[in-house]
Amino acid sequence: MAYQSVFRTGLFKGQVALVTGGGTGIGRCVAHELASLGATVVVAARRREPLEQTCREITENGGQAHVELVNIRDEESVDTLIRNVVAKFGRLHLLVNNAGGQFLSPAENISVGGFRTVLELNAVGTWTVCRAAMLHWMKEHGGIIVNIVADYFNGFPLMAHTGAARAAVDNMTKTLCQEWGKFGIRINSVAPGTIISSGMQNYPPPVQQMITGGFHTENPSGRLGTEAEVSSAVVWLLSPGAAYVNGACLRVDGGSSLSKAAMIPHPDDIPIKAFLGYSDASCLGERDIPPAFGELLAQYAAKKTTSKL
Ligand SMILES: CCCCCCCCCCC/C=C/C(=O)SCCNC(=O)CCNC(=O)[C@H](O)C(C)(C)COP(=O)(O)OP(=O)(O)OC[C@H]1O[C@@H](n2cnc3c(N)ncnc32)[C@H](O)[C@@H]1OP(=O)(O)O
Ligand SMILES: NC(=O)C1=CN([C@@H]2O[C@H](COP(=O)(O)OP(=O)(O)OC[C@H]3O[C@@H](n4cnc5c(N)ncnc54)[C@H](OP(=O)(O)O)[C@@H]3O)[C@@H](O)[C@H]2O)C=CC1
Repeated sequence: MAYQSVFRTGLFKGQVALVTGGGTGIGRCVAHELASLGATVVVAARRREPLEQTCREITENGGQAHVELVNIRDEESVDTLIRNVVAKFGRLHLLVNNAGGQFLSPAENISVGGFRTVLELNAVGTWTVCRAAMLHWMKEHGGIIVNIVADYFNGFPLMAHTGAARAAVDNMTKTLCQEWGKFGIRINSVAPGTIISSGMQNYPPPVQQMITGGFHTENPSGRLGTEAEVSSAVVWLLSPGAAYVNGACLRVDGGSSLSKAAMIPHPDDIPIKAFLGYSDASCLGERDIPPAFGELLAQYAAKKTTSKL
């Protein structure tokens, strides 16, 4: 009798996956992973150009990808997105709610409007997409959802709004797991720590310097995370191998959520080897990652590691 691993070529063949924010960063990497495992991927966000570029990359790799425009803060736009996906592809098996973000600010400087904006984008936006996917497809046919949150555990200094929003999404995920299991919907969240991604472009250069500087030494893994490390967690949660994982929040943060205080300093070697996803290291920093972070990735790719794995 031959045992067959769940991780095989064509794992998601015939399945349709929707990735919000799929044109850039973590979403782009998730889209690549799913397409290379056989899914037909729909990438959706506000800006057409990054979505089309990701689509071209996937198609050139032999995968199938399509672009849809959406603003997840607009209920009608989300409704149209889900209806379009179902009309074009006749199904929607997998949903990754990755679109989101915030701005950096001490809590005392966040206006009510600013707080509301971040809650509406991340919490209400994610809910709007979940709800539309459930109503227009998953209630009748089931489906699998992964929501991207953040390391909000123990609070989120300088990001009070997003900490609140991501906690809301995690809690909503746990509720939907219990309410929507009867529809055959499985739903989990992934909480990335600080990840080298296009998202870092949103922070001013001095903040980028702080993050690329000593910041990572406070992480038990001694470094920042990569897009591919978040994507692989998302893909696992979407896979049949995670069929009994429901309502969970998977932390992909190198252990940072366990302590926000300085940890034991690390030697020059990186103790835990990075997974970079793309086989050609030259494509890591080329597109949308700020140069200082690209350099850090190149170091991760080249650096000696004490890990045997
Ligand atoms: C000191 C070093 C500390 C280091 C700590 C580093 C920690 C790193 C951890 C990283 C973890 C997370 C990473 C990521 O998420 S990666 C990033 C992903 N992408 C983004 O975050 C970008 C997303 N941002 C946006 O899309 C927009 O900025 C946003 C939606 C948030 C707002 O856009 P919008 O166009 O709607 O905004 P408006 O201009 O209409 O403003 C609405 C209200 O919000 C207030 N606002 C907006 N920007 C700011 C700002 N930069 N500072 C303060 N307030 C802001 C604005 O004033 C409006 O409020 P009012 O209605 O009161 O006027
Ligand atoms: N990088 C990190 O360290 C961490 C990231 N995260 C979260 O992971 C997710 C991906 O971030 P990352 O890849 O790093 O950064 P990006 O900024 O590259 O990704 C954010 C994506 O969301 C899309 N988006 C933003 N607002 C909307 C909207 N209103 N409607 C539709 N799409 C929208 C953007 O596309 P467009 O502008 O074209 O609409 C973009 O593709 C985000 O939710 C982020 O907050 C969480 C923890 C850590």
